[in-house]
Amino acid sequence: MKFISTRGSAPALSFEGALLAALAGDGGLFMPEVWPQLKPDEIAALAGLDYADAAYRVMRPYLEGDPCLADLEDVLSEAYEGFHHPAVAPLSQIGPNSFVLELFHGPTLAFKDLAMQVVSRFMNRALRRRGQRATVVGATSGDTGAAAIEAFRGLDAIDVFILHPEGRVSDVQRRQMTTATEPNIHNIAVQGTFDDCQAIVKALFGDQELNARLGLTGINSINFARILAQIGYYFTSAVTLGAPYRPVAFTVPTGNFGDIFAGYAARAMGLPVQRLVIATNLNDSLPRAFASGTYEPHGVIATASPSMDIQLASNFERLLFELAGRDASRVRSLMEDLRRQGSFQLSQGEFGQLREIFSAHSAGEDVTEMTIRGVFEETGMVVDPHTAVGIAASQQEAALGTTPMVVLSTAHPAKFPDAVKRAIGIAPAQPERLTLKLGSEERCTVLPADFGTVADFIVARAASPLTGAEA
Ligand SMILES: Cc1ncc(COP(=O)(O)O)c(C=O)c1O
Ligand SMILES: N[C@@H](CCOP(=O)(O)O)C(=O)O
Repeated sequence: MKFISTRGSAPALSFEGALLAALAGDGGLFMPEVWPQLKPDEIAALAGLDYADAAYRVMRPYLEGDPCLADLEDVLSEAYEGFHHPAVAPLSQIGPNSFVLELFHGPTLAFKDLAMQVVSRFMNRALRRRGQRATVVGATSGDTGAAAIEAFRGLDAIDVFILHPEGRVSDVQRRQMTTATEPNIHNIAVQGTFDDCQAIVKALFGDQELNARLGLTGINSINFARILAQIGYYFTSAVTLGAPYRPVAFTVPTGNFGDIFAGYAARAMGLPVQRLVIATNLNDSLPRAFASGTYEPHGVIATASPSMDIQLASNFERLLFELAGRDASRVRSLMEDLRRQGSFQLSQGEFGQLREIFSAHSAGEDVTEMTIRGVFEETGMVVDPHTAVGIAASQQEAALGTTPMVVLSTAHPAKFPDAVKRAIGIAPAQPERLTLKLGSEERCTVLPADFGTVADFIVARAASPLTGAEA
């Protein structure tokens, strides 16, 4: 399997190459050259498997012929052995035909752990194989950073630089990142928004000299390996609810469009997904695009679901590639419109296809709070504000007959105690694994949202990417 760029002018790479490069050399995102197919009997056979075994069967076709394939089994069993639920990603029922997929049983209590624990292990092994060091740069609105720091802390061959928007993540999220004591971990609080952080990270990749000098790699969902490791739970949850013999719908709290794109990938691989519902908070560039066919991100609005305070949904580019029939020149032209005029217009055909598979709804702050309260009163379950945005969106979706609706629960409520307390009057219990991990002394450097300043900071602190032998 080769991985090709959505913008068409970077060379195709193997899985390992795309894993370490993260972003394609032409600024595009890597995509598998074809979607591997799982036949109905192969999907049915996932029922009852351990999560790691099911994920192995879903991921394996993407790694055929790649050196990472030999690592896959061990990587998955190690990645999920530390999860705090035997099912890894269990389903709970919250209403007739309405389910919540709990993706917060990993070490940092957010869905990012399901992929980050896998990606860090693949990267570490690939670098060892190649005798190289690397510098991870990542942008976070709170959860990716914590998951990456947890997954990479203490690794000898990898320096990690995480950019978060200053004052725009919850206290728990910030402390999860800034109280790490390992010398390979560096936190930067950027005086701006998540979109600023992500733009700086992409610009770092675009600087060829810096990229080569530091051996840059990325752990955001712009890295296809992140998406790949997020496809598994769509299959396991759907099979539990009757797939491949019964279709399933998913509602996905959405920011950077990575998680829901993994749902699209599952569908493209043969999973009967009847509908994918995009749920956003007030940062509603995607629901607006669904109404008008024009994608026009505005400035980021701070909300009680800060991890989704994102306007520029990077992975939407992957979907555009699909909607455009994999025509990279069309993607380049839409991305150029976005860069020049701050918006682009989908064609009739692209818009029609989009609406055939997806719908999109946004939830305001009051609705989010009322949803946390409503779910608590009706079921006794305490959900976090991101999950509440998802549940609210699923309630706006037209009835889908007998098709079960699965809402992805992307974070544990203990990460957002203030928002939860405002809604239900009590703070969520803090799991022991969180309490034990939060140190007291915080290490973080505040920098302006300026590419040059951030690049200089990273250059000054990153170790040379060359090996001892090469140096
Ligand atoms: C808790 C939580 N929910 C939802 C999202 C949205 O996921 P995505 O960016 O993959 O759309 C994020 C981060 O992006 C998150 O941290
Ligand atoms: N919500 C994310 C933002 C980055 O998303 P990613 O999935 O592209 O890494 C966060 O919490 O950091």
